[in-house]
Order: sequence, then C-alpha cells, then structure tokens
Amino acid sequence: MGTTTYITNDPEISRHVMREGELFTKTTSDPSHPLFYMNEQTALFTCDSASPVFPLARKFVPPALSPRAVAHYAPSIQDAARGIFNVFDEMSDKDLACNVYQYMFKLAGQLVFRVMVGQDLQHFKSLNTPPSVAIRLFGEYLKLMKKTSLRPKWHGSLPFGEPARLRVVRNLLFDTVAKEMDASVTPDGGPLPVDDPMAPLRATCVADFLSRAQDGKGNGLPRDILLGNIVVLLGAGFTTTSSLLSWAIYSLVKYEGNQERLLQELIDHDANGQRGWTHDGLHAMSFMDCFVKETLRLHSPSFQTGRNAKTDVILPGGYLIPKGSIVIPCFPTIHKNPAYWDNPAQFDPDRWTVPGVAGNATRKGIYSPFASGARGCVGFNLALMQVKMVLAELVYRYRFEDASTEAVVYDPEFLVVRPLNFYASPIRRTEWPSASKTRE
Ligand code: HEM
Repeated sequence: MGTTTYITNDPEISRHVMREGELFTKTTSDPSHPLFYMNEQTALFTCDSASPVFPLARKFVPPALSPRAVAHYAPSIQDAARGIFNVFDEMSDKDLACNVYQYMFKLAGQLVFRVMVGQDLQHFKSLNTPPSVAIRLFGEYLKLMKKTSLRPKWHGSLPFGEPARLRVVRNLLFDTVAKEMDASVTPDGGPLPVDDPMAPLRATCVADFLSRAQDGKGNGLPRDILLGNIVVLLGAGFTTTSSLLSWAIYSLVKYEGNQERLLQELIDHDANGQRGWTHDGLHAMSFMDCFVKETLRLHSPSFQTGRNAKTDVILPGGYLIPKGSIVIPCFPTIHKNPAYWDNPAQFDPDRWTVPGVAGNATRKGIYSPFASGARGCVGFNLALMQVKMVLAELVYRYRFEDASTEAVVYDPEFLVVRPLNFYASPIRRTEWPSASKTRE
C-alpha cells in the first residue's frame, strides 16, 4: 500500500533499472512487487536479489544451461518435439484446427520436462491427452497463489478454502517434482565440478547435473534450494516457451511469405524429415534466426519485470523515482517504441539482417525479451534452441493455415502474454520445393 509503480517504454531507463546495484534491485518479498504472490526465497526468479540463495543458485544454475550444455540436449529436444506429429497428423487427416496455445502448452511441457528431469510426459498419445499431473498442479498452484495474494495476510492462514488448498497443491507439486528429480540422478554418477564447462555433458538432464554439481570446496546445492530451483526452472521454462511457440506459429500464418521462406531455408540446409538437428545446425539458419528475433520483438511473452528503487533516484529524462517505488520496464512496448524502431507494428524479419543491429539493440536495451543484467533469463539458450527445433520440425512437415474467427486476445492478468483464441490447422505437406541454386 502506498507504493507507486511506474511502467516505462524507455529503453535507457529500462537498462538502468535492470542493472542490479546501488540503485535498483529485484525484491519479490515487497508486497507491491508484481511477483510477490509467488515469492519463494529458495530459488531464482522468485527470490530477492539480496537473499543468500541468489548468488548460490547463480553459481550452479547458469552452467547447467550454457550453450554447450544446451547443445548436448539437442537429440532429446528433437525427439520431444517430434512427439506432436502423432496428433498433428491426425488433425491434418481429419481436416481439423486446434487452439494453438493449448497444444503448444503441452509441447512446451514435454520439451522442458525432458531437458530438466529427463521425463517423457507423453502428452500426445491422442488428440485430447490431458496435460500431466505435474503440469496441472503448476497451473492450479499459479492460479491459487495469484488469487490468495489479493486477500489480506490473515486469509492465508485459514485452515479451509483456497488457502488450505494452496498448501495442499504446493506440497503435491513439490513432492511430484522431488520424485522426478531424484529419479533422474545417474546412480553412482559421482560429483561434477561446476566450474568445468564440459561437466554438464556428463549429465543426462539438468536435474542430474544440479544434483551432482559441486564447487571447488566440494559443496553442492542444499536439497531445498536444489528442489526450489528445479520447480522454478520447470515452471518458468514451460510457461514462457508455450507462449513463444504459439506466437511463432502465429507469425507463420499471419505474416505472409514467412512460412515459405523458412521452408526454403530448411531445404537449403538439408532438411529431409530425418535430419538430426544440432545446436550449430539450427543457429546457422539466418532467416530462422531473424524470424525468431522478430517474433520475440513483436510478440514478447514477458512483460512484468519489476525492480525496486533502493534509494531516491533521478533517471534519464529527469524523472525522480522515490525510494521504495517499483519500476516495470514493459518489453512489449519497448519493443514497439516508434522512437527506436522503424515501422514498429510491421513484422519484418529482414530488419535483423542489417549488420550490428541485434547487438546494438540489445546493448541499448531496445530489445530485451529475456530481460538483462544480473536477474536476466538463465534459460534463454534453451528457449532459443527449443523454438528453432520445433520450427525446423513442424515447418518441414506441415503447412499451417490460420483458422481464427476473431481478433486474437491475451489475458493481461497472466504472467506471460499468450494468445488465448488463436486457431490454426496443420496440413501435412506432400511436396517440397527444390534447394535454391544459390544456397548458403
Ligand atoms: C521464451 C522463452 C523465455 C522468455 C521470454 C523468458 C524471459 C525471462 C525474463 C524476462 C526474465 C526476467 C524476469 C524478471 O526480471 O523478473 C527471466 C528470468 C528467468 N528465466 Fe526466462 N524466459 C524464457 C525461457 C526460460 C526457460 C526455458 C527457462 C528455464 C528452463 C527460464 C528460466 C528463467 C529463470 C530461472 C529466471 C530467473 C533468473 C534470476 O532470477 O536470476 N526461462 N526469463
């Protein structure tokens, strides 16, 4: 109460705000912080930067998701992505359309659980296979946390109703994840040095690595912090990825010509429906890269990156931000700010081909779908590889057609921006173009 929250579309302010230091920090335990309802001090994303857990988790988690570590999971990601063929083939045969988010939600769950805990969720046994128990628990947990956070503090201690159900769901979720986590650890695998960049390659999944990783003094992550971080990696991983995958399909069908260009590039990179895509192979496709960047610009999944002012601050432009206020750099509006982008509302992947444009936009804070600074996303390497893998597999096999009957909307109350009523039909391809004469 009494805290002022500022929302900005100014990239320069955003850069200052996201720089952890003397002026701003992330304090989710502040009741006015947008993530207060999920503040758990055992894990990244949900903890305060001042919490002792933060530097500890930051020592162990990023190495588990380095580009090299993520590259090592390419075969599992490809296999998990192909899981959806079963239902998309059936939709194609029966001439059906689907609510894209509902299916990308299940696909993202399948991808992220595979990499994090080595589990195959089998979400696509049939057209209507429900999401796994863990995924449903995540959904209920998020919903209850948000609802109960809007009530006074005493309400949370009630032994009945939603507060009681929240405690039950939290325990069930953590128990379910703990079982998956423990089952994923390689028996007699031995410790893995966290400072050795090759160590994640000796793990079967992220939970296996984090369970066995040790620092130079032989210390690993304590059990509660390990579990808290696996829960967060799963939750942060699949909620954001499902939104990005949905918007990627949206960009394919709504912006003419992109689907064909992507298919041509795949063919020119020897796609044949069997090819095992590697990390480097996926990132070598320049149009694919521009397409994903542009999707993340125009349809940024994240929008509530709140930071707390540690002191009175005067920001560029002369704005006085009183101590204790919260500033939210709003990525969807920064990414469309006409002062920094030509034709910001236009989907134009080619804007990313100008030399230096991506580095410049990132450095200046004009483009930051994964935030920046010490609290920036630790999973972005994985997210980028997942979306590219899914696009490579799906665009080669299907042509997507728009089947929406009304303007696509999103839920401003939910923590990521996701298309709620976007429908598309996957149509199985029977013909493919020839490779270009001037292939890269
Ligand atoms: C499209 C995909 C993704 C987007 C757009 C995204 C975006 C973001 C953003 C904006 C933040 C900063 C949040 C804040 O400041 O409050 C963040 C943090 C984080 N992300 Fe992601 N993310 C994505 C995928 C992933 C994946 C796949 C994982 C893990 C598997 C992941 C794990 C995390 C974690 C653990 C943090 C917290 C880092 C910290 O507190 O230091 N993210 N992400």
